[in-house]
Amino acid sequence: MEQSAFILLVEDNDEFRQILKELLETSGYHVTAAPNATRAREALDLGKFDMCILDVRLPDGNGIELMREFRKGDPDMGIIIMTGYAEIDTAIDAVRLGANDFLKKPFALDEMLVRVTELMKTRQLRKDNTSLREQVRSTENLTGFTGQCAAMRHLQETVNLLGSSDSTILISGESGSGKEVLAKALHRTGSRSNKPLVSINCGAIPEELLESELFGHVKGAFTGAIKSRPGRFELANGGAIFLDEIGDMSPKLQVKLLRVLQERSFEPVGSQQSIEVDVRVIAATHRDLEEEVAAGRFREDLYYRLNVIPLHLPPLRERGDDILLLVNHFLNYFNSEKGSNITGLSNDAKQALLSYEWPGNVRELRNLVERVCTLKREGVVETSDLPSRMISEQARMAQNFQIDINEVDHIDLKATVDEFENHLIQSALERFNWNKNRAANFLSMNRTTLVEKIKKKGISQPSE
Ligand SMILES: Nc1ncnc2c1ncn2[C@@H]1O[C@H](COP(=O)(O)OP(=O)(O)OP(=O)(O)O)[C@@H](O)[C@H]1O
Repeated sequence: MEQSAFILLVEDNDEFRQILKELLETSGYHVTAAPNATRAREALDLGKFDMCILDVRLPDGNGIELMREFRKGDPDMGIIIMTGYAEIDTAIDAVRLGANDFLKKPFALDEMLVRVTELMKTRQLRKDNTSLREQVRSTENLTGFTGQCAAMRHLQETVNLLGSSDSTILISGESGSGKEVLAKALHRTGSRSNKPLVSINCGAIPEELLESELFGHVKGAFTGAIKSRPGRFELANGGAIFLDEIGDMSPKLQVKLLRVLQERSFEPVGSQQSIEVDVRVIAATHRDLEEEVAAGRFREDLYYRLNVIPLHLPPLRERGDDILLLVNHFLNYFNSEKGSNITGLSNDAKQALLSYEWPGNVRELRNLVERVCTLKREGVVETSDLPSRMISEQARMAQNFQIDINEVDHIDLKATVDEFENHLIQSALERFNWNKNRAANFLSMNRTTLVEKIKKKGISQPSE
């Protein structure tokens, strides 16, 4: 089976899209998922796909139309159409118009895997692995590794240098700094890229459950274990496993993991029988593992086994202008996803973002851009569009409009007064915990006028 194949999955239902994506990825396919026609076109502009699995009803278009468009651009791409139960005629039409196969919803997940595998086999898709790697890199821009500062360039070079190496990697970096993105980049350039990268967050799962998630269990191993189930290590066999938040792993599981690293074998929960696996380990942590070792919370032998090649992701606040680069990257992405038209940032907003601490790192920045695209929809991002925690003391002073009349050539009175008004409304809302009645009282206006202004100005409550 050709498992290094690239699949574009177009489905608007978030939950269903995620389930299908995970299923295909666990089976070794590289999947780019798009919630609508616009994102699907964007993905196709960035790279070539072996196959497209396409829902007929999309929020911004029709899957059949999209299929015809894709076919024109790439006659070799395999296409499977997903249709609703009542749309059998549509499915037949789709095949007549060029789809290779169709799936009638609801369908069993196994059924989809069988169809995908069969289609891959019959079409003998994806012959040239070299060009394939290049395509991964170009599609990577959708979710990928954006950064130009010295530290990020150095990391990118290291990833390239590591090339097809199989070594164990330990990634450190604060939460949200991109450890998983880096792990995926390492996997894609590694020699196992045609096999799955299975991820698990060791900090998010209670110990007993984590043991069974990692190593699997046999039937009857514990209450509720009604049948045997393989663990992530077994699923990752031949490929790699990404162990996120490894510093949170309990001492008991640290011992079991050490054994996998040393002997490449383990026993599923409730079993005496060892299973041998060949899995590359990429681990990550936001903790200082040396400190954890010194404090006796992390095994020293395991630390040395993991720390074969240490890679560190600097926090976002130390990446200088990369902050603005990432803003642009996410603006492109979310403008296209949400149909908004945010064109950039005012100088003050740029300054505010450059001097902000970013405790949530790239994830926090991504969330901010998503929120602005959702709520503001168009125009330039001003400081009044930013959550108050992001506005530095300096920007706050500027916002207080302490303008030195002798220092400026001219003043755009309307724009300045508008900004002052934005600032006063936002501050009043914050002071009264977004209680509009009290804020309106304070500003000596009626509530309806305040609500209208909030809407018109696109002022929004920051999410914590
Ligand atoms: N260099 C980058 N370029 C583009 N997007 C990035 C980059 N780094 C991180 N992101 C995005 O930021 C978000 C957080 O990244 P990721 O999950 O990799 O962080 P993490 O360090 O693994 O976080 P945690 O420790 O909380 O698991 C993701 O949406 C990811 O796509």
